Amino acid sequence: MNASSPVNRSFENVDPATGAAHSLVHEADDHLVDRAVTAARKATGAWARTPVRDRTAVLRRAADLIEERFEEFVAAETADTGKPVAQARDLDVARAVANFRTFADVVAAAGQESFLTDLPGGHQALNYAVRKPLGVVAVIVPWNLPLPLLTWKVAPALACGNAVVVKPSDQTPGSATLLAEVLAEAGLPAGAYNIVHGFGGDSAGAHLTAHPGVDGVTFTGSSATGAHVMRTVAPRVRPVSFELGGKNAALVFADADLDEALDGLTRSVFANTGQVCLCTERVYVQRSVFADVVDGLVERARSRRLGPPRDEATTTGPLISKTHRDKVLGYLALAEQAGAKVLTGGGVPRLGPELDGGSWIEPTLWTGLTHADRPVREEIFGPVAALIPFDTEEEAAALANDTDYGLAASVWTSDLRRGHRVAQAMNVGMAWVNTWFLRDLRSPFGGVGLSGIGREGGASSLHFYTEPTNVCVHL
Ligand SMILES: NC(=O)C1=CN([C@@H]2O[C@H](COP(=O)(O)OP(=O)(O)OC[C@H]3O[C@@H](n4cnc5c(N)ncnc54)[C@H](O)[C@@H]3O)[C@@H](O)[C@H]2O)C=CC1
Ligand SMILES: O=C(O)/C=C/C=C(\O)C(=O)O
Repeated sequence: MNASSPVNRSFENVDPATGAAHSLVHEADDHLVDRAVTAARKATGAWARTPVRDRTAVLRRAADLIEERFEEFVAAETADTGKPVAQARDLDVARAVANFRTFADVVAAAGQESFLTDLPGGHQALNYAVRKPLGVVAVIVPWNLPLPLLTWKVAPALACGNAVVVKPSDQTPGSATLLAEVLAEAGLPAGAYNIVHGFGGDSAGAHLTAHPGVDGVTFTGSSATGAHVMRTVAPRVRPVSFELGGKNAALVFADADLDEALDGLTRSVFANTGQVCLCTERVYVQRSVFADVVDGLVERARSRRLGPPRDEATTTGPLISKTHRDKVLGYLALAEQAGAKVLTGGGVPRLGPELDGGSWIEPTLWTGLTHADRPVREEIFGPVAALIPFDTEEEAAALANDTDYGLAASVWTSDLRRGHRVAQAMNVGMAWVNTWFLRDLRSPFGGVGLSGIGREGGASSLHFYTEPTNVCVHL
């Protein structure tokens, strides 16, 4: 709920836990975006020529400085998103540190592709590919995990020698701004990291993606906006990397360790108030344990503790905004119209005068929905899930794959052969067995279908943020 002002082109940043504005943010117009891209362009050459050991030293120093200012980052992330401080510490800020260290390691260890080619007459040719940075990379990120998603892109882009212009969500500008201070102190040259604050369409986001000086765009956000960005970039044929929405399934087999599965499901449905692209919104359960899983998950949902984000005991924060809550409430209404049984939740909680102005919602679970119903087909992005029974492994896999999205899935079983088999059958970018959101940052991350284009992580990031020039030498 940010109100823009045409006079001073600034907008209010609202604390979603209370609904109160806590800061005023400058909105970049097309001139400021142009200055940012120009500054980035100027920085590219020298930064690209900086030896890898010096570039990676800047990243490592940035990681150390984030650790030194850890609680400032936690406070910024909590104020902007309303997420509990415990989560901001353990997931968000810790992950930012890990992103910088991992990509420093990955780039320092990267080799080059080479092939020795046999030619007629006993001759040979040596092919080797030299990887060069793209140049100026536009980084557009959403509000749900602001710092982890920003640094997931900025760290490899900088490590590869690019300059970046970042456009955080208008709802979560704080940590990207703090990161600018950290990167400057870490020794990053001026112009290599630039921020433009503002909105998407007809604002900083649109100006940035349309700018002719941008050499590549990396975007995380909704599938609809991803498609829009792709259309904007298409006439200039620039590389894009898109990590978009999901409608992720969990498959619980009767042979699973049910306590472990229930703990995992609780995290995967309710973490970050369901606002992670990887969150589970469809839970398929083998019929013989359906009642047990329903009861166990309802009990765990009811024990989620909604409360002030700065209270260490809070486990569930608000949604990001009233607008987003209206969207989620719309799906709650659709589910009831479709005949869903609301097992728990289903509305807006009352948390007292301090918090009732915030965008809170109750963790909600349904049974009785089918694949014909929109709450089972469309990304809701809230603390909600539909539980649906199945009989056979084939049926479970078919149900899980019956979606236009293809981001993540989790399989819960004690039969590891089945775990491998079903995980491999999932039409997704990431499939977990007996866990969820367990990340090795060197592994490929991304989705298929409406869930995105391309992969980032480890070598995949190096491939996106660089272009190879293959040199062929006749020996
Ligand atoms: N990774 C995911 O799965 C995410 C999904 N969502 C879903 O998307 C819905 C809408 O949320 P939004 O914050 O509006 O997501 P969004 O995808 O529209 O916004 C993400 C980022 O893109 C920017 N943006 C928006 N329009 C743009 C344009 N035309 N050109 C360039 N940049 C643009 C935004 O300012 C923001 O920084 C949510 O209700 C949620 O369901 C939201 C965030 C992340
Ligand atoms: O990179 C990760 O581990 C998680 C990424 C999550 C998103 O991209 C998202 O929630 O949008």
